[in-house]
Amino acid sequence: MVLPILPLIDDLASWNTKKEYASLIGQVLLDGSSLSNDEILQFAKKEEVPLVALSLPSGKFSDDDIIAFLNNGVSSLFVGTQDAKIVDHLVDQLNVPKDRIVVEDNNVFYNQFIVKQKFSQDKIVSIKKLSKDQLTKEVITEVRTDRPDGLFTTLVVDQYERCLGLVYSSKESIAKAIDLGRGVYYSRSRSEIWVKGETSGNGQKLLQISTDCDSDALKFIVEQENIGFCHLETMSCFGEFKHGLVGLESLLKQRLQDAPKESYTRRLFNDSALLDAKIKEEAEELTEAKGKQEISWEAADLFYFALAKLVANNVSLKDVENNLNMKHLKITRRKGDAKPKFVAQAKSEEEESTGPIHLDVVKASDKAGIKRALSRPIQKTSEIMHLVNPIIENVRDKGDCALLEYTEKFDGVKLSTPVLNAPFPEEYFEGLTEEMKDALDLSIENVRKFHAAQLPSGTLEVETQPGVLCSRFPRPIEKVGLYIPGGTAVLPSTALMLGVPAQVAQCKEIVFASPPRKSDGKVSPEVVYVAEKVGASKIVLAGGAQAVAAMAYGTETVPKVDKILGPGNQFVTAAKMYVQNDTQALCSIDMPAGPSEVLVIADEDADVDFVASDLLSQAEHGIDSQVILVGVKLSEKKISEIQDAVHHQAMELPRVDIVRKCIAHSAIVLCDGYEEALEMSNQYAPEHLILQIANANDYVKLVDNAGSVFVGAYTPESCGDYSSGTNHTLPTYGYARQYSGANTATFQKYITAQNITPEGLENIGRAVMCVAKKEGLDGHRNAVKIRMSKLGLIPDDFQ
Ligand SMILES: NC(=O)c1ccc[n+]([C@@H]2O[C@H](COP(=O)([O-])OP(=O)(O)OC[C@H]3O[C@@H](n4cnc5c(N)ncnc54)[C@H](O)[C@@H]3O)[C@@H](O)[C@H]2O)c1
Ligand SMILES: N[C@H](CO)Cc1c[nH]c[nH+]1
Ligand SMILES: [Zn+2]
Repeated sequence: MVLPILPLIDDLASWNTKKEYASLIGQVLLDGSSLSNDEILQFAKKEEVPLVALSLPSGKFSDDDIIAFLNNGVSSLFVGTQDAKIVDHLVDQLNVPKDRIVVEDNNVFYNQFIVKQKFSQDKIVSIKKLSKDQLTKEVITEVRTDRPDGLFTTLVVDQYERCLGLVYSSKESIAKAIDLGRGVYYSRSRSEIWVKGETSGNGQKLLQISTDCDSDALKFIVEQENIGFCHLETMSCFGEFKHGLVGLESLLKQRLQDAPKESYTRRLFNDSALLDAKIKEEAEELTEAKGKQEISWEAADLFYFALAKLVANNVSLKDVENNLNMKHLKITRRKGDAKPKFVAQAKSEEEESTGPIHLDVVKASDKAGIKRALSRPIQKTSEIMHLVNPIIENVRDKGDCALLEYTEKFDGVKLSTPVLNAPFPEEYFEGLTEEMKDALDLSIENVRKFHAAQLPSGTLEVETQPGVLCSRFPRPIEKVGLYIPGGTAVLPSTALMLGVPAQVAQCKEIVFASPPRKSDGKVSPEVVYVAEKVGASKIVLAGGAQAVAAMAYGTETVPKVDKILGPGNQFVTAAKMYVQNDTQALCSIDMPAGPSEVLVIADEDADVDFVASDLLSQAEHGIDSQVILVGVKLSEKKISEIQDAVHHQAMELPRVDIVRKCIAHSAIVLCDGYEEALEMSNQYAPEHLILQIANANDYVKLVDNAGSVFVGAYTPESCGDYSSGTNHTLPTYGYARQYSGANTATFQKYITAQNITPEGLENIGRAVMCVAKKEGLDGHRNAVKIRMSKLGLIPDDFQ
């Protein structure tokens, strides 16, 4: 930025009448000898001028005054050469950086703070004298062109310095732009001055004009109005600014206008207490986050809610940037210690991470307490959508290239191809033990037996009326994409839970997708072993939303599938939701399968160690998991024994930190009878229900909502996770009310058929015609009438 002229503010009244155009220069020099301390401070804080310099008359201001000016937005101090001692004092005593001091030498001011390093005295013009004409003259004198048409290349950017487009200016258009304070250029196609927005309505408020380093291009900083800058009705000539913080800010501003009443964003805008609570929650989660992915994730959440607060209060990101700039200019800063209450909190959190692992206890009669205890930790799918959408769109549009880029970004692995084709190379099985093969084989066989038994025995046929034969028969879904999670834990068990039923259902193509390992870019040999066993054609070496998008839309190497199945983290779930709703993808999904959960019903005779181990087996899945113990007539002693067992077993687990966080939002619910306990469970609709009660089998008939049930003391949930034969891909978050877990039918669709004889047509034809007539669909009616007439089943004049 090279600045042609520096307005000297020696009179605030003149500034107020001229600031519309005087501020276009983007810098001012406050005259320290004419202005009072208050006037200087008010100006620097409130007027939105990027560079505010101050001339220091000798002896007028104390050291404290000078520090206050520099801390409140004054960017540089102009001092005369005769005041060399002042320079030393400022640098040595007040710690003012040298590059913020502008020194005069023979009528030229030198400094490195502004880009132009020399600034001649005659370019400093009193605001009282500065006219629009003079300003125009200065800009035109400063800018150069080597174009034959004499026009000046002009870059147009918005207030966040994002490029809107490239245009041209003439001397006249510059004069008009300064005169109107609007974006005005020269149209080469129409050979005339072009007041932007005059016909389109997409005008611009002009905020600042500057030139580049060698003065052969202008930059106009503008505030773009309405749709955008480009004649194609996009924000810029290079497309929309969808992403980043500024993109999110515009989206939230839009939502403030049009978000539906029942939407989450509207709730946030209307409920400031909720918004503040979310900001605190996200700030806390950011403090706990570890590693690049988690920290960026939590920081993104915090930015989102902070932006929502800005938008709700009509504060712009630009205001925040201005504030940051001002703070950056401060020469004395706060010591930076945290407030005492946060220091205390941090300590007690440390104590919490080593203290007893304890479940809250709540009585069934305490309705409010039960509501609290049984509500799952919040899922953030809607918030994740804005992170996931660009990933999906990029993979859809750019295929393998985008897929490989995301794998490098999120999984830290640079691959040359995203797909491993069957037969899978030997080296991918390295490290697989015989014991592991046997374990996987046993599990695969049990899952196969149970899922093969689910195949329908043949075509279902029903003669609804004599001569009307209806039938229904299954067909496999041709191509299925199976997502095998691999972020925090490798799950070959999920590979077999999805792969085996797909094979049993005879899907024609089975494609696996799983994130590659950071260490060598491969997937675990156990997953490859299962892929081979179930006849998968490919393994897509990718995870997250990008893997889902690749399978939904297809890429150069990944085949497009008809259905995507499998659990995953929130990115995976959000991406599955997206592609399911996109008719262009033509892809269905299995179910919303989120963080694992279990509800155990136990009575006084239950083994406390068994109960505790079942709760912990699901608690170790993730910090979002939830485990609930519903106790039937439990004594105080029994409750305390269970709490002890939970604590002691948990402390021995390698994932104790995860368990501790899960238990913090889990609970023991106390009921007075078995029926009441089952009612409680049906209301919660758990992914897994374990019955550790006397005569457990007798109570299965009372189960209305659950993903999978584990009956009796010797049926731990882990057996269902791996080897018993039932499927472990199950609905969570209460979706067991309406969804089944994965099963053979999940990989099939049903087709119905009917075969009608003349006798059948006689039996139902009149009914069809009657209802079609009522619906005003005469074509439907005719299709029956023509046939019945030819068969002589209705008179020729039948109406
Ligand atoms: N309900 C069920 O049936 C069931 C079964 C097994 C597992 N699960 C659940 O599945 C989940 C598995 O999650 P996971 O994380 O371990 O593995 P994952 O494979 O689902 O996710 C890992 C991928 O997430 C993506 N990712 C990570 N950070 C990202 C970011 N900041 N932006 C965009 N993408 C990012 C990366 O691409 C990475 O490959 C767990 O919550 C587990 O409880 C559920
Ligand atoms: N319990 C999980 C489903 O909620 C599945 C699983 C895989 N490995 C271990 N457990
Ligand atoms: Zn499990």
